[in-house]
Amino acid sequence: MSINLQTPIDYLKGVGPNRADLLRKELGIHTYQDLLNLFPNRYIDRTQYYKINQLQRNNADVQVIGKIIKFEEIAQKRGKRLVATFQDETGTMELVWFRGQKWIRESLKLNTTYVIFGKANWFNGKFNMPHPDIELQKEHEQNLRSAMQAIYPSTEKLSNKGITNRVMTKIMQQLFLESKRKFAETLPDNLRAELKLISKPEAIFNVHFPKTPELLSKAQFRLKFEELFYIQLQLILKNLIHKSKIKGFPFPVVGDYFNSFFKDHLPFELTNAQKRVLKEIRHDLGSNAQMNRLLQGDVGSGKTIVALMSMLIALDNGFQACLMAPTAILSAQHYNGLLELCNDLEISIKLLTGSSSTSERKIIHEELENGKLQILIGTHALLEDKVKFKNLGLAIIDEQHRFGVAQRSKLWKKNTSPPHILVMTATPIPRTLAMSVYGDLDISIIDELPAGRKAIKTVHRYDANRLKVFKFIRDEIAKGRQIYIVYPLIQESEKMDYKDLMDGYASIERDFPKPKYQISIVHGKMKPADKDFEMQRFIKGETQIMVATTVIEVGVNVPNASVMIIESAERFGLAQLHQLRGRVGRGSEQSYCILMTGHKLSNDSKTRLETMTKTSDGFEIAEVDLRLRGPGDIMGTQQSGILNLKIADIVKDNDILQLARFHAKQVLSKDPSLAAIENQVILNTYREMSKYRNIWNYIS
Ligand SMILES: Nc1ncnc2c1ncn2[C@@H]1O[C@H](COP(=O)(O)OP(=O)(O)OP(=O)(O)O)[C@@H](O)[C@H]1O
Repeated sequence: MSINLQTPIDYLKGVGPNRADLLRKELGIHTYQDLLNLFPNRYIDRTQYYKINQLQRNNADVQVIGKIIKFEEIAQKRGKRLVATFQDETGTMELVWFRGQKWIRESLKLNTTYVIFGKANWFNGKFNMPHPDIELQKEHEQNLRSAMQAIYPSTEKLSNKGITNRVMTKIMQQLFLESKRKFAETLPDNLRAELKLISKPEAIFNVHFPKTPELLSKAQFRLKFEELFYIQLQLILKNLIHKSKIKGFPFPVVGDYFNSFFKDHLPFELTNAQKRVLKEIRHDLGSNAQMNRLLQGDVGSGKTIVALMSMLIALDNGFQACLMAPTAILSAQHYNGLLELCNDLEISIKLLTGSSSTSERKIIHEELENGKLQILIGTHALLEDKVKFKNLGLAIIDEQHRFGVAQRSKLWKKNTSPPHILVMTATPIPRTLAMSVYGDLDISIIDELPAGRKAIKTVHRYDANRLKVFKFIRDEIAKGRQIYIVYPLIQESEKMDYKDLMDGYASIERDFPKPKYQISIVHGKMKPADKDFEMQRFIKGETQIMVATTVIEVGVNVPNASVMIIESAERFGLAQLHQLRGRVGRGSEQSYCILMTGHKLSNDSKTRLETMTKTSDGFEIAEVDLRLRGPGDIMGTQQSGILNLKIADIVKDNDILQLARFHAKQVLSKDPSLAAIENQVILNTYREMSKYRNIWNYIS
């Protein structure tokens, strides 16, 4: 019989109340299961020993054989520290304890051979090792089960609180002893046989106590596969359940609005990618299921027209549609853009933002409820309770990152049945991450830019070359082009940044004097109406230079703007730089992006700048970004749960992820309710995991 892995950690012999508390608080380990899932973050060879004269500063994971020749208690600010002089035939070093001195002093003997293990620090002209793992040499040799010793995360940090790596290893050994290694299998035999995966008990043992490097890598592979398999299974199941349970409004008709727009109003030929995506959307809208689709398209790839044409299908079927954007500027831009595109189509479109007046709101509320208003565009003001639709059929969300899952579901409740949802994002999400985080959404990708676009020339220039850059700006303005100059405005240092922006603005005004040059400025501290006014002046071409903060980051569309200057470019993340660059190159003219920095640059900044000058492929940039920052940062806190992966690594284990997704899909396509005998293992494991929410508690 297998043991109950939900037993609280306090019951494990050798843990005790203090350690149990530490394990809970510091490592989130509450149960035997949690402990088993504390996977080592590295392994070291415990048959290799250093001599004291071979030590290097800050040598982590060193082992030395020697004897304690002296103990000393040294008074310090608070209490005392115990220092032992440790000697081998090549020299001496110190072992230091800041707590537990009495017990340590009593349990260690002078002139007896020990093996010490830990991190060697260089301090006051000597090497020392604080809170070492220490064993009698004889015991060490007996205990040595394999050359590879697991090193657990955080034990270095916790060693002064009594949880050294040795303690952790002992606790783990005890767990294996008590459980007699009888862990239930969690993957079906047929899948294991097909993929040559070792059994669960073998995998779990070898990941903690690897017998050979080969077994270790087999164990890691099996456990990573399992972790990713169940996450994918969960996401795909959610999607299947969603599709079968939640009925969407079928939009069977493609009628006059769509057709007359397509025939008479389309200002350009759609790209093949736009056509393909529209087909996917039309297919969803025509089926009985509720659409839940993510539309990914690189900056400037033409998502807006796809959004509009999808809304026209809703209108053709007698439903209302809405489009929600993250900022007032963007909402206004969408609004003006759609008004222009729908020019004489006789569609009623209105804009609702935080700054809409009470009287405007009143009309909007009324017309929404009586169905007169067909398309509503706006910011999160759309989510207010007072905003009630007569029959909302399609909700489009631009830039999902800024809204998050909770808001997505709020839109759902705007109708008796949930409307179809289309989430648009211009921030390319690496495929791996999209698959893991948005597995519950179907994904469409516009992976082609409209014809005739010229690649944006991107260069990196040091501040010292500013005069040359200004000359370049003058030349471009003389050709009739417009320029963006963007300053960072990052929360923590807002005051400083604001000053930089204003100083920058003043110096640009000096170099580009009126009346020859007209300059707009837009930043977050301005009133929405003022921002809008300045934006409009730039859009209309009344000003040639737009000095701004990142408020213009997403979506702003001024095709005549051909130069993007980014000040202090080293302070921006890659995704942001890519977004900002996407504000130019939207027309047919050659466009440029100039990244300005000082000379002092960190390695990460250099990589970011090099990536930007080398490529304009949003997906490639996103992959580099993912490597530099890790997934949590990229997705923001809402989705950071993906970091809860216990053993797999979303970046490095991409191949295993693909494999896991393929098999999860295959299992569910043959047996969606997991009723087959061979899938009972999956069903039970899945239920067990959902019950204790241990690997996917990140899913909302
Ligand atoms: N098929 C096409 N042919 C030519 N121009 C197009 C095509 N599709 C879109 N455009 C134009 O390309 C520009 C960018 O389109 P749009 O604003 O929809 O991009 P986007 O995908 O929303 O990008 P971003 O996320 O950067 O705003 C617009 O000026 C639009 O009119």
